[in-house]
Amino acid sequence: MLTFPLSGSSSELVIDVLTMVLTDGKPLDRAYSHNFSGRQLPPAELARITTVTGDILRRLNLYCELVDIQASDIERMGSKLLNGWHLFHELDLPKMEYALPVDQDDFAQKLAEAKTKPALWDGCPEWLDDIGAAQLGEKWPAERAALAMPPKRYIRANSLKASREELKQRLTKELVATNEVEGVESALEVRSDSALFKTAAFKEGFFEQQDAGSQLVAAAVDAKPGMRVVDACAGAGGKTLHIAAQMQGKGRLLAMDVEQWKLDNLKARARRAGAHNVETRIIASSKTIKRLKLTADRVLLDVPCSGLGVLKRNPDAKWRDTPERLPILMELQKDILQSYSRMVKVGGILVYATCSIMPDENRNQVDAFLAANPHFSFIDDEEILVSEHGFDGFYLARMERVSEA
Ligand SMILES: C[S@@+](CC[C@H](N)C(=O)[O-])C[C@H]1O[C@@H](n2cnc3c(N)ncnc32)[C@H](O)[C@@H]1O
Repeated sequence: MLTFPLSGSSSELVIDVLTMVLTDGKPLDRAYSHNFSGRQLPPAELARITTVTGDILRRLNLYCELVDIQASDIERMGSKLLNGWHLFHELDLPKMEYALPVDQDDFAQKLAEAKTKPALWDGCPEWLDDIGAAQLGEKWPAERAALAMPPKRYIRANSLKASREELKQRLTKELVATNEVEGVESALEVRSDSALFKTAAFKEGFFEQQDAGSQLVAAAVDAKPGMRVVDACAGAGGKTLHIAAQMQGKGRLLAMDVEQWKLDNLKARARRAGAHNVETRIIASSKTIKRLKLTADRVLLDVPCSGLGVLKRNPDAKWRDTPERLPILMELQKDILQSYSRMVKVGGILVYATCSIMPDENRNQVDAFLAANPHFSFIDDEEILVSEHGFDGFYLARMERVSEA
């Protein structure tokens, strides 16, 4: 965490970001860009601000409890929260202009009580704790604790431009310190607080920011040069670009989504990455899928999901989401699996993936699909748990189409 307190102005910036997220309901990344744009903050200070903001959001209920405020009062009471955060981390208090004090005896008593409540200690809302316990049983407490930890920064070497070793050397010259990630051959962990997106290596497409767990998902697609591959829920293309690199620019890679603006982002990223075999297509109706029936060697379905595996990176979702969303998402996942699997040709491979750690979105969906579709056979699956690797949590399953129907 921090070794010295935030400045008064940085503390106020944290409060502004938190207010946007918790009062106005804005996603964290948008609140950051809104509050940071036009300011010339040094990268190290920016990193300290995002470290504190992220940590507060990961354990918001705990910090609010310790200083006896409601999250909805953040605009008025944010200075008290910031003071409490510094006390919790045994730092001197920040020098804010108008700051509400924290009663230290009261704080100490609440801290002792909080230590006896593991879900509160891990910053877990009650609804999520109930789902996690029901879905993961005895594995849940370790996952819950891991989701309260700060995420690491990972990048993927773009093999269309450079090997991981070449990228590492290039970044060292740009004063970015990295380590190779064991078990994920394309991944580097970034160890310095560098402004990654300002490096020449980024501008020239040598790497993409991508969690190491996400890199494992795209690696499982195992696309080969010359294949026909469909990434049917491509979004802004995190995994598409990785697949393009596997294909060495040869063959046809179709990136699809229901949101055009995401595909537009993808196109710009593909240009930077030198991924020339990527074509984008909006899914306007079920006809878009039907036309591709039995054509693809690989189909990746990185379906919309609860995102409960990536909460350490997107902690704001914990305070915006509700348990009612889960069954709606599961229905959509089931429909996408059933309908989009038609694009896989005989002998081709379907990869189903989520950034969730909940079996109902993962293995249970796959089992139900296989029971209803005997023309697909199960190859293997992998549960990337947050507590095991320190990566974000993901799930992937691979299935082969063995006959037309
Ligand atoms: C988990 S995200 C994909 C992330 C992306 N693959 C990546 O690696 O960056 C799921 C995507 O599915 C898209 N989506 C939602 N409903 C869909 C549908 N019915 N068909 C296809 N894509 C859909 C969303 O717009 C979103 O971009």
